[in-house]
Amino acid sequence: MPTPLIVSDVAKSFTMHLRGGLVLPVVRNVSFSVESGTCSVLGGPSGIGKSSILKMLYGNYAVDSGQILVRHHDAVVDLASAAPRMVLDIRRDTMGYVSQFLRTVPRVSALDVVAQPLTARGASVEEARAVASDLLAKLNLPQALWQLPPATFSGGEQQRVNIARGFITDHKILLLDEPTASLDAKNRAVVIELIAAKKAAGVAMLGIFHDEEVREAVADNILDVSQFSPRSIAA
Ligand SMILES: Nc1ncnc2c1ncn2[C@@H]1O[C@H](COP(=O)(O)OP(=O)(O)OP(=O)(O)O)[C@@H](O)[C@H]1O
Repeated sequence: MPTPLIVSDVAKSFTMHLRGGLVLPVVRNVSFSVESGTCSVLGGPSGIGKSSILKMLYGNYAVDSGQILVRHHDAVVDLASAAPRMVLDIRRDTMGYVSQFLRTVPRVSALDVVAQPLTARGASVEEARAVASDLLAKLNLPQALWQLPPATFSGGEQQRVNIARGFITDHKILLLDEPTASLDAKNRAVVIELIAAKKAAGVAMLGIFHDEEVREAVADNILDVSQFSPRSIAA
């Protein structure tokens, strides 16, 4: 099976416009690939650029240079230079992202927040809600909460809604930004199971996991982001 995600020589810096245009280089020469049925984990100290890499891969941060090659349907697309419409297409059909925090939408129930990625891909509302219910039950979200908008949920409850929303599709690439940060041991174990199921289904995953136990359980390989840091050469 062709490699679903190849990152080639990517560099990123932030320009601080309110600080006289000060340029902060974050990463450079970022090159790696993620194979189907595996989970790679971004490692390295705080502030080294792990989240920035995930955000670039999802198209939330622009890159300064380099390519992010995504296998999308039967083509290979460079997400780094793709038009916004193509980025949205890739997000709908190919690449999912579980962020650390849920962005809540007023008045939309937790069940529909989770079901939405499936309806966006053409599933009926009933069908999508049935799959969403299964996932929320698996993640032990009390059924009394399913019809409520998640804005007032606890951190761990919101994170479980976010995980269910990220895992509901059959996207071939999944980016995971600390999906277990606010979870208890029981629900961390559920997430480990969900990741194992995605591996079995051939999904290519890339994540950040600060919890050592979870990292040990899911990582097929660890990419040390320090090697991409301009600071490591200066040090
Ligand atoms: N939007 C932004 N604007 C300016 N600087 C940023 C921005 N996002 C990240 N940075 C800077 O880029 C560097 C890398 O941050 P990033 O969040 O990617 O690190 P990280 O390895 O994920 O850290 P942690 O493990 O603490 O979450 C930091 O110095 C951070 O201050």
